Amino acid sequence: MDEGKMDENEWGYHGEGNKSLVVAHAQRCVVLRFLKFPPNRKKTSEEIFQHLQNIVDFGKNVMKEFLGENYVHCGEVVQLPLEFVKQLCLKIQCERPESRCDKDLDTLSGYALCLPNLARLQTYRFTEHRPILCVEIKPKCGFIPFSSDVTHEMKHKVCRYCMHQHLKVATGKWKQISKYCPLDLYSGNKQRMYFALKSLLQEAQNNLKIFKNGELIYGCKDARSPVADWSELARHLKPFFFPSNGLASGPHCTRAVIRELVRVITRVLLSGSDKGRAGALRLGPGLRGPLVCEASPFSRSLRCQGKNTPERSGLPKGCLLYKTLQVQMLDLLDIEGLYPLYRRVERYLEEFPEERKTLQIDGPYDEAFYQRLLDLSTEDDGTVAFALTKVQQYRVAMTAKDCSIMIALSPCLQDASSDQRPIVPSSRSRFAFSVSVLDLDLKPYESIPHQYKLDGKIVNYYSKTVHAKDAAVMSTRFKDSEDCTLVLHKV
Ligand SMILES: O=P(O)(O)O[C@@H]1[C@@H](OP(=O)(O)O)[C@H](OP(=O)(O)O)[C@H](O)[C@H](OP(=O)(O)O)[C@H]1OP(=O)(O)O
Ligand SMILES: Nc1ncnc2c1ncn2[C@@H]1O[C@H](COP(=O)(O)OP(=O)(O)OP(=O)(O)O)[C@@H](O)[C@H]1O
Repeated sequence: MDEGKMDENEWGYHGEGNKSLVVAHAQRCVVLRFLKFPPNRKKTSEEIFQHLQNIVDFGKNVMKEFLGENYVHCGEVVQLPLEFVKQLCLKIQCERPESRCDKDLDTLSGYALCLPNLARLQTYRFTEHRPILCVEIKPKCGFIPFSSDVTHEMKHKVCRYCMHQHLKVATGKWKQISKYCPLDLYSGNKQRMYFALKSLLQEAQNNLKIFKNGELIYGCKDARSPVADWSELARHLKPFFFPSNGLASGPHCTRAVIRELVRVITRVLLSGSDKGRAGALRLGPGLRGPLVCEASPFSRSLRCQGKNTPERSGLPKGCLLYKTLQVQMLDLLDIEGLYPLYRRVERYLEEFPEERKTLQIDGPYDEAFYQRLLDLSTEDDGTVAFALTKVQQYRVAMTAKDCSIMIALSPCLQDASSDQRPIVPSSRSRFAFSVSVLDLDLKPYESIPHQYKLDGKIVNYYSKTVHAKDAAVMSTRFKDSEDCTLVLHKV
């Protein structure tokens, strides 16, 4: 990229989260990722450069090690002309969802990250103008805490995502409770994964987006977004899954297309060819909470029928979901066990503020930082060193609980030889695919007190409000007989 010759007209709004905004190049397969800040909290250019460089270093030295070379794209920090950034900011403003406009794009530093556009990632060695379908999933935390420091009994039964849903709906963030449960997606059991993916398609919230040729065709901006339209989605997807087939439109076609999509995504999620330095984290089978969340509609519906939920079939060790889950499980103590250790580090820093650098609280995220993360002991010897290791592991775990997985699918000819590209078949077509992970920014040390408070709020709200009304919720949730018939689908 020639940073000297930047033209805002070549870039378009692509998407944003809470902390960054992404624009994509119209022709080339790259994006620029800018930081966002609340209007009154501007940072210096030097701070922003350091923040972005930390993101790159953390990706290279930590996440690539844990998740594998092929899944992680670190990008590089680029310096852009300020006039270009200002014009770009003006150009895209009208496309930003209102709910995200509480923060402004950083137009003062001129720094951004330049990354491959994972929504258009070429699965072919040579750039070909083939259509690309991309599914982005933010799977969230896939396990129930196993720490003995957990005081709320409910946290041993119901996963954080399912509990949090109720608070989110109560506060108006989303309109309705999703049937998605991360434990189903991470189960490795095809039926449970199928149910999880279909639930994401029903209620995407910020956990699912679908792009066609880099354009968002399915997703939800906020609680005001219109209800998901599966027939419209099927219209987009039909040429991918039924290329030469005269499948008539209508509900039958919609169901067939959605089924194919979910099957292909399940297969891709279970695939794993990445070698990397996998297995750096060996969290033994003792470190596991329950494998089923009591609030998952899938397991509840089976229980209603007097059947047992199929547990984890076990995710294949090379797949990204398995590796992500391992990193999430670096949260060995749960926020309840971690918070007193955070306080210990805080007290130390109050006394010796100059030590913040030595403790690598704000980086550098180098090899030494990575090596310390591998110490999985939970025996507290009362030292600051122990507390610090657990705090850093917690931050890394929280990062893995909030990252997204991008799956890019590109149709290939029936007779094309695979020449090293991974291929996933569907009933009527075949796809070359790539899997990547994004949003791997290390969670800040300062967010720990917020996590502690939020955790209490989520559990208390769920326990008081929802669990008390459990019977009523059960009866409304399962009026829809689809939950039960789903189990009968062959996947
Ligand atoms: O706390 P959670 O689980 O609600 O996660 C936050 C996300 O909310 P979600 O529940 O996924 O809708 C939240 O996503 P949204 O802004 O709601 O799309 C952010 O990802 C936030 O991370 P950060 O503070 O921007 O680094 C996330 O905060 P962290 O907890 O990861 O710091
Ligand atoms: N390299 C990329 N290629 C294509 N799209 C991307 C890329 N990076 C980010 N995006 C898109 O931009 C959106 C916002 O990016 P990202 O999730 O990194 O933002 P964030 O503000 O850090 O998120 P969060 O709200 O979780 O803190 C993503 O959901 C994704 O759709």
